[in-house]
Amino acid sequence: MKINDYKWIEENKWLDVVLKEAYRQLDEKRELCMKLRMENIEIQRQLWEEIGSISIESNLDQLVDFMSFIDIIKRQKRTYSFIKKIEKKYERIVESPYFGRFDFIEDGNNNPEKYYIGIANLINNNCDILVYDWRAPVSSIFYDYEIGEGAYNCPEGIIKGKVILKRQYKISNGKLEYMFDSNLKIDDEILQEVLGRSCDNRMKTIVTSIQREQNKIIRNEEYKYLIVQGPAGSGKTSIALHRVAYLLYKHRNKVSPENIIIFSPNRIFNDYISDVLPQLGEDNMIQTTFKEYMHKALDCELKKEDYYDMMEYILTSKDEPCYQKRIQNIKFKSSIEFANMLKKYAAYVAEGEKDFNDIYFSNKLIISSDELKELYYNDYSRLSLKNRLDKIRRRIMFLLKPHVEEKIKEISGKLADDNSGMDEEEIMKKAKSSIRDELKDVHSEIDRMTKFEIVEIYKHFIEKMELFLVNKTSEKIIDEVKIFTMENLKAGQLYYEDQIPMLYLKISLGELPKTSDIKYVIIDEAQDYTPLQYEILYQLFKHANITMLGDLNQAINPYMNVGDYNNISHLFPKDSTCIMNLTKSYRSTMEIAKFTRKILKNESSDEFIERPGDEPLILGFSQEEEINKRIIEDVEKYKNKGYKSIGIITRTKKEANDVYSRLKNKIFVKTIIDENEEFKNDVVIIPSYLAKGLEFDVVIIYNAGDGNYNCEEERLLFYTACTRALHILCVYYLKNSQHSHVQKFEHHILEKFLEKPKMAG
Ligand SMILES: Nc1ncnc2c1ncn2[C@@H]1O[C@H](COP(=O)(O)OP(=O)(O)OP(=O)(O)O)[C@@H](O)[C@H]1O
Repeated sequence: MKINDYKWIEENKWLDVVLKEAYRQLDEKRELCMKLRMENIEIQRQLWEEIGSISIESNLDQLVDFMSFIDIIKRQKRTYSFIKKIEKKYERIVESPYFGRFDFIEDGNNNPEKYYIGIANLINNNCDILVYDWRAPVSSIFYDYEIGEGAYNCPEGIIKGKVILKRQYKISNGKLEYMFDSNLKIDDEILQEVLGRSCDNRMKTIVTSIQREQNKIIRNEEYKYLIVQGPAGSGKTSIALHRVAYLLYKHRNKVSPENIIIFSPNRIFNDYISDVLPQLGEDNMIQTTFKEYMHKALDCELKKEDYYDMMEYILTSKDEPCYQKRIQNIKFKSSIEFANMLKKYAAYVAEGEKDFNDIYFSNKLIISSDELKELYYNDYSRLSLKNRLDKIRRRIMFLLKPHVEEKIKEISGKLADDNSGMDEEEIMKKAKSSIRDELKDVHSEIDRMTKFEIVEIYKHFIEKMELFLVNKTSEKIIDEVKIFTMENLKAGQLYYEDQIPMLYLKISLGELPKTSDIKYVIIDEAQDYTPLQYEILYQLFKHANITMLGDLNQAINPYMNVGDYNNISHLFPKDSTCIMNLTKSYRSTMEIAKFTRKILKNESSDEFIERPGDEPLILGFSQEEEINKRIIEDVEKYKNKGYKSIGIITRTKKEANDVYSRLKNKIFVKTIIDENEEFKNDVVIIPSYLAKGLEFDVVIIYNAGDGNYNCEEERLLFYTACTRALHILCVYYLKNSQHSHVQKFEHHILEKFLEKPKMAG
């Protein structure tokens, strides 16, 4: 529908009204900030004049006065930062107060109501709502309905009615740039405009163009556990972050950012997504990675391998003598069979026989083995193993203490009677030292009975593994796994695949860390967690709502992943769990999307956004030097075309370092090879497994030649790397024969996965 001049004038008039109110409120906040600043300066001046400096010689009154000044300053600071945050929100509002409108006639009502939707509510002094926050219940209509019947859910129940107009706006710097009416869903113009842009450093909000299927997930509160499966670029991470913003808005009196935790693949990714919530006027939630959490919890002396070092090993060490043993170890430790064995073992340790002895001190019985058994098997039986043992230890110590004191008293009395010439202090020292050896023996017996040493427990499990076997088919490999694991543990090495079971044992037998403050857990890249990791997360966050978002086709680690969501369905009760599917990809152009779909083994019916672009460029080179030369030209070419981010994706970290050393003096380029590095999205060289979750305007796959991505296990890694591209995808490869032809190779790249998959090992 064409917007005529009258409508354009009307809309501009309304924008003026809204902006006037927004500026009034912004000025109010600015004045308040200024006032708070002045008050702060005044209080600091008073502090200086009335107290001046303070030192240890200052008297108590001075200290008390000083502390009350400090309290006032702290309070002022808190209020100031609160108001400053609101001021920032209004600054964003005056830039672009709303992006959408719909007119709605509620059933039983004759008059249509206009609803303008923006990033935040704007309410004037008469309590008229000029703009509705996109998260308000009624705003849902904007995302869910076209012209015609519509409804929304609110605390009063379902409100039904008719949508008679839907309009979208582009307002920048407070000016209406364009607007259009749409009978259709939010698609086409705004979406195309958003997706066609060049991407810079950080992820952006998608509030103006959230799609219906995405909105359903963002606002879902029906189910405690949500599993979201969606293809590459379908908006899973965006949804996760908008869901957090929604929850913070909806439950603002009960939920704050500290009550929400997001598990993401690495720190780079955390950095990459860290702008979205602030853009929406919210503070970031707790961001962590499973590894970070695990390494903190496993505070043992063993050298803990990093997840990405394991990935690098899997990809680069195929020729090493122990490679197959290690892979076998990873596969087995990530299997459901192994998880079941661990569960059986945990139950066995918790319920099994415990070897208790009588405790004597100075020939007196402190506590008998029967009494200890009574405590362990009856009185404390409901507690976890660690808590039971801790309590028993405390009980023995409590009973032992008066006996020790009495003995010391007895010996020191004797020493004093002996008239040895020693003073009281010396007598005491001597008395204590005379019982030291006996006490040491008692303590070591108490230690033996009550110690909770997770490494020892894990070793014990490995040594006895065969007793807990569920499936006899694993019998053959169990000895090899056992020897391999024990050798590494003895050498002080804790492989990543051993850390997860160790953490599981620690959590199920030990003390569960306090996580009751966490009300919502978000797990992004959910495909990369093993069933055992889900057991851990489930136990840790039993009271929380958990949203898991992933793509089974992007399992970058062929041996360590969820496999299928059925593998974890037993954890989550059916009636409180929902699996939701996203079916459309937004990131890449049609041509790139079509190409990447072909890499997958299974035909997919998922759709992609109709955004035309260049065909992916697949080029063979006979020497690596030529690839480097080509990349130097590409970087210049694509930068001149206005693309801001270029990702040169190598298969491994080793390759990334090699490429960097060849390019660093020729173009401005950075490497991201460590997950703790800051994400600067200009021209970067990055290993495939670290690029997951990220996106670039231009992706150059450094070398997809025969040596790289050449086995079935690397198909999904290759797919994940290629799907990082928004606008341009170049796949370069070293060709083995001079006669290779570009077209042939394109065929070959795809065929190598489709026709003759080679299985590693
Ligand atoms: N409704 C939308 N409107 C505009 N852009 C969108 C929308 N949904 C997704 N996008 C864009 O598509 C791209 C991919 O989104 P996102 O990274 O959230 O997808 P993903 O499913 O997590 O991807 P992957 O699994 O491949 O890492 C981003 O640039 C995002 O801004």
